[in-house]
Amino acid sequence: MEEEEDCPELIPIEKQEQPLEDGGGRDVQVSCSSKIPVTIITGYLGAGKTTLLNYILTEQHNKRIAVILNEFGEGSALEKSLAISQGGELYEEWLELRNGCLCCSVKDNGLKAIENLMQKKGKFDYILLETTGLADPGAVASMFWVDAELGSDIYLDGIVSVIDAKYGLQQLREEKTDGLTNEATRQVALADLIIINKTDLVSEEELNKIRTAVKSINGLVKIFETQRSRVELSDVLDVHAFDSLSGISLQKKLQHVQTSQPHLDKSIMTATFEVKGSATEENLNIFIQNLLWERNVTDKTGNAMEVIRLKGLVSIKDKTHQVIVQGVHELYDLEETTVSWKTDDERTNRLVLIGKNLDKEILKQVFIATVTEKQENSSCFLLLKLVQLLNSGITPITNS
Ligand SMILES: Nc1nc2c(ncn2[C@@H]2O[C@H](COP(=O)(O)OP(=O)(O)OP(=O)(O)O)[C@@H](O)[C@H]2O)c(=O)[nH]1
Ligand SMILES: [Zn+2]
Repeated sequence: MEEEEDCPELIPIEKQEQPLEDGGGRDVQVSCSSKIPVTIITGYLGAGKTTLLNYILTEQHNKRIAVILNEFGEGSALEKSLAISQGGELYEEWLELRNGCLCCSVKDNGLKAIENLMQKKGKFDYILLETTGLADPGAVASMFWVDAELGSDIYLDGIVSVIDAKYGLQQLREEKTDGLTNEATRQVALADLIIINKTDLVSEEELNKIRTAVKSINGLVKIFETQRSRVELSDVLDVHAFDSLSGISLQKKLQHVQTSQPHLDKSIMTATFEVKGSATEENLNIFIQNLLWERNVTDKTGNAMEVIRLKGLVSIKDKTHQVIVQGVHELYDLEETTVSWKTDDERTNRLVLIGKNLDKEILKQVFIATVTEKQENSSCFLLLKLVQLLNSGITPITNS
């Protein structure tokens, strides 16, 4: 049998090879109908991710759910277990990823594996992906996002982060020797939803502390408190955290976000600002790229601002509808929503940023300086003319 070097092969587990419940979906080829949502389930080691997965799978009966578990297998190779639930039945398959590292394995091969699986088994209604406790969900999220641009039939619905009520605070406080942000904090920063699990193990006071810490990192996130990860499925599935379907609710949500005080040392926090008026798309791109790519926006002490997550609603000149901005690490995109601006007066830009060294006043000033519509800058125009003249070989006459 020929194998493609870079594509993980799915190997069905013998004992699981019993016929699927009828319904005839098995041999259905992937059709190009609606896209399949992916929910990323992240959270520190032992927080209750698998418990959440199992809970969803047993609760859920009308969806065909594919589950991908990222776990470290024997040796350095990473193994991924994949189970499909149909009518409550669990099917498991293993896909082995050969090159060890989670991020690049997932990036290079994960999607291919999912697509292969869909071709074999027909389309799923939903994909749940549990990352390892030490993963940076941003890398996993990016993969679906990038692919969405390539027109894949999968889209990122949301990132759920499970936190251990008892050990969560300690995990958030853990200092890394290299001075980088610890994994637990990154997982909170990137989450759309947080589940503080194992509330049975803590007092109300302890619960308050972890809740406050979470909010100080991520002012946008919705928090649920659970035992055995039991949440309303409608709260965690089909939340549309990344697309314009969340446009209306996002507007309301953004309005209530406040700039937080960094809670745990000088760690990650949420900053938000609003600037009235419209932006030109080109300048908005420059602003975002300076922040995410060039990293040349600094705080008062000269430290570069580091943005992990970015969400916003902006008004772009010549666009009648509100535009949603989404960013995860270096990736970002702009998408027009179905909500239109009613009057010019109403036009405004509101951004929420989660990251390090953020200063909302500086961000706001930089935004005003680079993004908002300005009159034609006459000195710039003159300079440009001068350059053109010089380039064309004509020496301009000067007075001195
Ligand atoms: N007391 C208590 N224990 C829980 C609760 N939820 C899960 N557990 C237990 O916590 C342990 C870890 O749960 P998992 O769901 O495996 O956690 P996980 O995040 O998937 O763990 P890893 O994949 O190893 O990172 C298990 O022994 C669960 O039974 C809860 O609400 N209360
Ligand atoms: Zn697990």
